[in-house]
Amino acid sequence: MIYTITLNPSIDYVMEVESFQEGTVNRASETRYYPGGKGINVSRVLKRLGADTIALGYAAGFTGNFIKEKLIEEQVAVRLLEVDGHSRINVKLKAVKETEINGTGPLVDDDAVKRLLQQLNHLTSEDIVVLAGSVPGTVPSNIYETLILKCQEHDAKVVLDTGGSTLKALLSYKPFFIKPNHHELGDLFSINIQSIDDVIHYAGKIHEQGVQNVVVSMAGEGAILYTESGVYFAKAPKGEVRNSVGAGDSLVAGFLAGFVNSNNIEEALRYGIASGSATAFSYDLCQKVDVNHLLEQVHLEKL
Ligand SMILES: Nc1ncnc2c1ncn2[C@@H]1O[C@H](COP(=O)(O)OP(=O)(O)OP(=O)(O)O)[C@@H](O)[C@H]1O
Ligand SMILES: O=P(O)(O)OC[C@@]1(O)O[C@H](CO)[C@@H](O)[C@@H]1O
Repeated sequence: MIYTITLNPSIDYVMEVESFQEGTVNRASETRYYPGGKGINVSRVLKRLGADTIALGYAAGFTGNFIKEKLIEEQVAVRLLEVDGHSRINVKLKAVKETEINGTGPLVDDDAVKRLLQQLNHLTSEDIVVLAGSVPGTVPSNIYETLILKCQEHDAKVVLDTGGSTLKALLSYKPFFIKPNHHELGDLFSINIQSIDDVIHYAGKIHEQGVQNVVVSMAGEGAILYTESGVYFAKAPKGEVRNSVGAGDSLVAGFLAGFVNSNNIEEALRYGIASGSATAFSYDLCQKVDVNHLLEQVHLEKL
């Protein structure tokens, strides 16, 4: 089973505005709503790709109900715990440039953390747990450490998709798989990534610290995988980009679905890239048919 944990799920409210102007009334030409948050996106894509997944985390209020209802409609197994307040609404403004305003979230107290830990009591070494997204300010700041230790107590594999100081502090726990983008990789070392050689060099440093699979995504350029059997470059297919929100989460989901199906890390990377790009070319997250279609256009190069 692949569990995802989203501490701060959202409704992603996409607003398309022909030409956005600050300080005045803008009218949207189109609006769309989706259940969001990084782990939720990973579960939605896993389900579409036919992998077994359960979405864990917190939901609150009418926005939380919307998130749960949409997941149930899509037949994603959902075990979000109820907390007080309201799940956040994240605004994704699409004008000439894309701007995101992510909301705050509900209060998650120590009791809510205990309840989440209890849900992990039955993990086994067959399970994978994806910890994805930012840690909201209301949550104890060591929650990812606590969750990772719980997973490791049960020998479950840990996947981390978060950035900044949170990711940096967690590398010493040697997760099975991380997926920073090239900016996040640079942030980890307080440098600016300028080239593929830089990506390989710094991904290598993380791998040396014991992270088994380091995938560094580079949007339309594809991704680098640094793993035990070597370093791979996967070029992303070309297409018309409709939405980049969730492309990284789709890469994570595709990678895991590919890994679970084939137990082959190269296949996992190809499937991940096809999934990321299929989402970038869709309004919502990718569908399996589009992923399979793009798969033949993803070529790996061993460097
Ligand atoms: N413009 C694009 N053209 C083709 N594929 C893309 C494009 N943008 C993203 N992708 C696909 O999605 C993958 C992940 O993209 P990206 O590096 O932007 O992740 P991210 O920064 O984590 O994304 P996000 O935070 O928006 O979900 C890429 O490796 C690629 O396969
Ligand atoms: O605020 P966080 O947790 O860092 O990111 C949340 C978010 O931007 O990430 C997803 C895309 O990756 C969206 O569905 C969601 O709105």
